[in-house]
Amino acid sequence: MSCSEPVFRGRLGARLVAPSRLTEGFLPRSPSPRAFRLRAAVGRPDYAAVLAIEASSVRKVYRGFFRRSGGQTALAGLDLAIQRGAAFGLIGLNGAGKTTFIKTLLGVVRPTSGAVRVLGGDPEDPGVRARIGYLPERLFLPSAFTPRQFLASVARMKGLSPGEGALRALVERVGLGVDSDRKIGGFSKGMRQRLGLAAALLGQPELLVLDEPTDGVDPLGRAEIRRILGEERARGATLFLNSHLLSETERICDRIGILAGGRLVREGALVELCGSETAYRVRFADGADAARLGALGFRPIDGEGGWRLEAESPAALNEALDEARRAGALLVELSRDLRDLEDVLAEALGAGGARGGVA
Ligand SMILES: Nc1ncnc2c1ncn2[C@@H]1O[C@H](COP(=O)(O)OP(=O)(O)OP(=O)(O)O)[C@@H](O)[C@H]1O
Repeated sequence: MSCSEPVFRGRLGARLVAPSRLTEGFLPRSPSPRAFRLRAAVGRPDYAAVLAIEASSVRKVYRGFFRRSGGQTALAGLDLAIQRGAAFGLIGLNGAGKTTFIKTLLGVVRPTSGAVRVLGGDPEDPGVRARIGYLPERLFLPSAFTPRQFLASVARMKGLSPGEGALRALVERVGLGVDSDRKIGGFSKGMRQRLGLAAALLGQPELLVLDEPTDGVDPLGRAEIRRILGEERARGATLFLNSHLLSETERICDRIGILAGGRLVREGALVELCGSETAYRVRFADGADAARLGALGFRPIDGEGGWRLEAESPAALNEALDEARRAGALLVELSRDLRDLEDVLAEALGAGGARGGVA
């Protein structure tokens, strides 16, 4: 996101970026950031064209069968806008409302109040649902089927008719090629997860909603899944991911939302949430003059052998690096100084999030 793009804030401070390059010519010209309200924008055709997910003041209260009690509030006024093509990760503690929100996106749960729009339409519209690929947290797979038989049955339900070759390619794409003739009943958790992903990928959906996509998958499998999700994004799909594996979320997503007590308490680009625009980690080859580096503003990172540098601009960064090189230091590594998502989550929850649902 370039700094020159206008950024607006919704009711809860959720960042809403008017995607100038995508929308030039048909978004309203320069609305006042102060006057801007997500609620007003939800459902408007100009925003629908660029947003994959729009949620405005969404509340969900689960009521008991006989409605004797006040019910359990799972979502307590959630505002969110996710651009098409983004990779968005929703994180939060148990009971924060993540699954409930996913269910509203899929049209499985109807909000008690507020509005949700997906791919510019109503989540309950079968035409919208057909454009979404979903990997649920808990997979129910028919034990007696082979992967291809299962995918063929899912394809039929989605109204798709991929050929045998396409199904074989999909099974291979998720790393189940050698197991393609085995019955699913004998599959490990990670293998079942891969198959669930393959089912979500059927029909090249515009939006992929993934609930714990790498749960139970081994480290190499996770890397494969990340690669596949990268490919999906490259073809234009939007990713919406819910995961407790924060390191995975960091690696897959470029925007993060933190949910607590049914509300979004933080939302933004990963780099905004986890790092400063001006802090860098630097590593030099052995033998660099530590005193000289210190004089140039590099601060040693305790016990890691690296250095931290604050630089206001890319020009200032390069100037400091040039000076260091002139002093004989050889640069071997440079990256932004980012905090773990875990720290960001802890800070956000400390700052105002209830642990779970709202009573
Ligand atoms: N069908 C239901 N009936 C009553 N309460 C429910 C129902 N589904 C969820 N809840 C409640 O709504 C709140 C949010 O639950 P939800 O499953 O959406 O959270 P979550 O963030 O997905 O949690 P987890 O990370 O543990 O999966 C919780 O208090 C939960 O007990």
